[in-house]
Amino acid sequence: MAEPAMGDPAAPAEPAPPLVQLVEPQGGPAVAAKPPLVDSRGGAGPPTEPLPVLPSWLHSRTAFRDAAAWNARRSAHVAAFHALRLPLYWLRLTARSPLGLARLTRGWFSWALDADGRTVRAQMTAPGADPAVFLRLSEQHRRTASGRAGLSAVVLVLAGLIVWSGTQAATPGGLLAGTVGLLSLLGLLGRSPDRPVTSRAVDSEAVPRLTADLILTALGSLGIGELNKAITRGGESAVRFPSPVVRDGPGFRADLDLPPGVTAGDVIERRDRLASGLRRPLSSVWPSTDHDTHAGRLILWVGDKPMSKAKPVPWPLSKAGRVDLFAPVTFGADPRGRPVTVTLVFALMVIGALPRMGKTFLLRLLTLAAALDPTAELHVYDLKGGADFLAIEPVAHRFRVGDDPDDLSYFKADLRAIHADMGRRYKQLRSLPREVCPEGKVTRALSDRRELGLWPVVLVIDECQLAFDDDPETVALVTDLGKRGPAAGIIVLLATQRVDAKSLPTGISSNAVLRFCLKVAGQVENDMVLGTSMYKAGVRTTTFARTDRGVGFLAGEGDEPVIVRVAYLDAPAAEPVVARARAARLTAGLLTGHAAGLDPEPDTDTSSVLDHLAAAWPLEEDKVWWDDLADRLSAAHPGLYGAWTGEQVSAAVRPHGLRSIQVKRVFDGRPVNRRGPSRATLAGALGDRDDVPPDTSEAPATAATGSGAATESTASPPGK
Ligand SMILES: Nc1ncnc2c1ncn2[C@@H]1O[C@H](COP(=O)(O)OP(=O)(O)OP(=O)(O)O)[C@@H](O)[C@H]1O
Repeated sequence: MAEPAMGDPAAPAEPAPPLVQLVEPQGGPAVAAKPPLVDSRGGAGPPTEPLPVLPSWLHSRTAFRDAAAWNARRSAHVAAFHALRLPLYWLRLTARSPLGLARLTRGWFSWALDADGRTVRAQMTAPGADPAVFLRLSEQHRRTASGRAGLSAVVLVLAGLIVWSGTQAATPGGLLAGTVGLLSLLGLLGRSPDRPVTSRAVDSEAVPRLTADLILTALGSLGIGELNKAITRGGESAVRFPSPVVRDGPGFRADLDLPPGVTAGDVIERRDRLASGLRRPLSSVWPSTDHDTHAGRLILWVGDKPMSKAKPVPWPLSKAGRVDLFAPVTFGADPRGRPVTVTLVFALMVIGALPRMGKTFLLRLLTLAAALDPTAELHVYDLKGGADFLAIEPVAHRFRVGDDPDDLSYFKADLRAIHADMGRRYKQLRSLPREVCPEGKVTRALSDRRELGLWPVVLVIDECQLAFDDDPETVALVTDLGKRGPAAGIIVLLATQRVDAKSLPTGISSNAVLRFCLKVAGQVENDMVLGTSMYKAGVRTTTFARTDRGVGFLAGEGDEPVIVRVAYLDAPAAEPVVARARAARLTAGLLTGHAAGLDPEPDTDTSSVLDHLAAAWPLEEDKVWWDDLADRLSAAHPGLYGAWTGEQVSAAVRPHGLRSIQVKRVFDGRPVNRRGPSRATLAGALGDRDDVPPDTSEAPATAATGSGAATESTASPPGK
C-alpha cells in the first residue's frame, strides 16, 4: 500500500516536519529513512485544536472503570498465557545456553586479557605517536592483564570449589534447581533478537489493535474513488489523524480527517465493508460524524466486543431513585459506555423501528421513568394489544391495551379531554403574573402547585399507526397536542413499527422534538423519524444489524444525534419499579384515575360530531364557513371543541362525506370567499349514518375527566 504523508492543508502556520528524516545509525553514516506512514501525533501538521488536559478515561467513573478493567483483563491474560508456557520458554533458553556459554567465555577472555588496552596500544604504533605514552600504556596493559588473569584464576578455583561442595551437599532437588538456573542464565546470554524466547500473548490476527495503518487499509477497501486516490497519492490531501488513536471506554477511538471531497457519511454508508477491512464484527464498528468540525471529520470507535454481544446496559433507576421529568433522565449508554440522558418535558417524541428491534422496550422504559416522577399523570395506550405495558397499569391514570372499538373510543375520549385540558392550561398560564411565569410555559415550580392543575401529563401511544389509520380527528388532536402541548406540560410519546406518512403524519413528524430511530429499512424511514437530510448527513440506522436490538440514534437532546444502547429492562423487572412508583404516589396522595379504580363511566350518549354540528348550525344559513362552525361548536361544547379550528372540524367530518365548497360572504360591500360545508351535505351525511343499523358493540365511552378538564359527552369517532 502507498504511504501517505499526513499533511494538514488547513494549518500552514508552522512548518510541517520533513517527510524524509535523516537518521544516524550507530557507527554508520547518516542514511535516508522512510517517512513514517502516520506520525505519532497522527498527522504531519501541527494539531490545530488543543488536546484535552485529561485523557478520556479520566472523564467519568465508568470510563475509568472500563479502562482499568480492560488493562487488568489484558494483564491477567498475558500473565496466564506466559505462566502456562514457562516450561517451553525454559527449553528454548536451554537450547540457547551453549551459545550463551561461548559468549560468556569470549567476554571473559577479552576482559582478562585487556583486549581494549591492546586496541589502544595498536593505534599508538602509528607514525608520530609519542613513544613515552606507548611505553606507559604497555606497562599499564601488562599490569592490568596479569592482575585480571590472577583474579580469574582465583574466581575459577573458588567457583570450582563451590560447585564441587554444592554437588556433594545439595539434595537432588537443589541440584536440579541449580542446573535449571545456570542453564537459564546461560540461555539468557545466548538470546537472539530474531528468535524471541517468549511467544505473543495477544493474537493480533484475531483482535488486531486499532492502528492508523489498519484504518487506512480498511478505508482503502471501501471502494470510494476519491479516498483511494488520496491514499495512493499521499501528501497534503491524504487521510489525516488530528489526534492519536486512543483507548476510549471498552474500545479504541480514532479521529480522522478524510480527504477533501469525501464525507464521513460516505464511510458510514459502507460500515459493513469498513468492519470487514478492520477485521471486526459489524456491531463493534461505530463510525460517526462530528458536525462541529466539518463534514469530512470521521470519528471511528471500535469496541472490543460486538455491541449485540455485550452485556445489556442496566438501568440505573431499576433498583432505586426518583425522576424529575423537568430534568434529564438516563435511559441508556453510548457505545463507549457513557450514560445518555433524555429530557422528556417540553417534548413530542417519536420512536420508529422495524418490528422486534426494541421499540416497545424503549417506550416502556421511558414510561417507567415518567412513572417515577409521582407528579406525572400517565395516559398509556398499547394499541398492539400485547402484554408489554400491563406492568404499567397500577400507576396509569388512563390505560388501555388493544385496538378494539371500545378501546379506541376510550382512547379518543381521553384524547379529547387532554386536548380540552390543554386549552385550560394555556388560559391558566396566561392568567399568571409575569414574575411567576415569565416565559408563558410550565415550570417545575408551577407544576408542583396542584391548585393550578399544571402537573406533567404524559400521553404514551404504542403502535400509534393503529389510532391514526383513517381517523383524521385523532391525527388532528395528536398533532395539536404535539405542537402546543409541550409548553403546557403535556408530553407525547409515540412509537410505531410502520414508519410512513400515515403513521407519522407530517404535522407530527415535523414537530417532534425528540426522535429515536432503531433499525429501519431505508433512507425515507430513517429521515421520517430522525428528520430531513439525516441520512445524507451520515446518521443512518439502516446500517444497524438485525442483532443490534435496543440500539438506535437519538436526535434532539443534544446538538448532534448520538448512538444509544437503550438500557435493558424486561417486563418482570418493570414490576418492582412500578411498585416503587405506586408507593411514592400513594404516599404523596397522587394516585389517580384508572390506577385508583376511578375510570370514567361508560358513556351512553351516542351523539357524534355530526349531531353537534347540526345543533350548532345557524338556522338562517345554508352554507357556513368552517371557522364559524368551529366557533359555534366551541361555544356549545367547550370541553370537547374548546381549541378547535375550522380546519380541524373539516378534517373530523370529512370521513362522513362532508365536502367543502366555496362560501361567499360580503363585508362592507366586498366579497370574501372561504371554505365551508352546505346544509344539504350535512343532512345527507346524517341520513347516510342513520341508514346504518346501530352497532351496540361500539358504544363509545365517556370522555375522560383526567386532566381536570370539563368533559362532555363523547362524539363518536368520525367514520363510524
Ligand atoms: N435495550 C435492549 N437491549 C437488548 N435487547 C433488547 C433491548 N430492547 C429490546 N430488546 C430485545 O428485542 C426484543 C424485541 O423488543 P420489542 O418488543 O421492544 O420490539 P418491538 O420493536 O417493539 O417489536 P414489535 O414491533 O414487534 O412490537 C425483546 O424481546 C428483547 O429481547
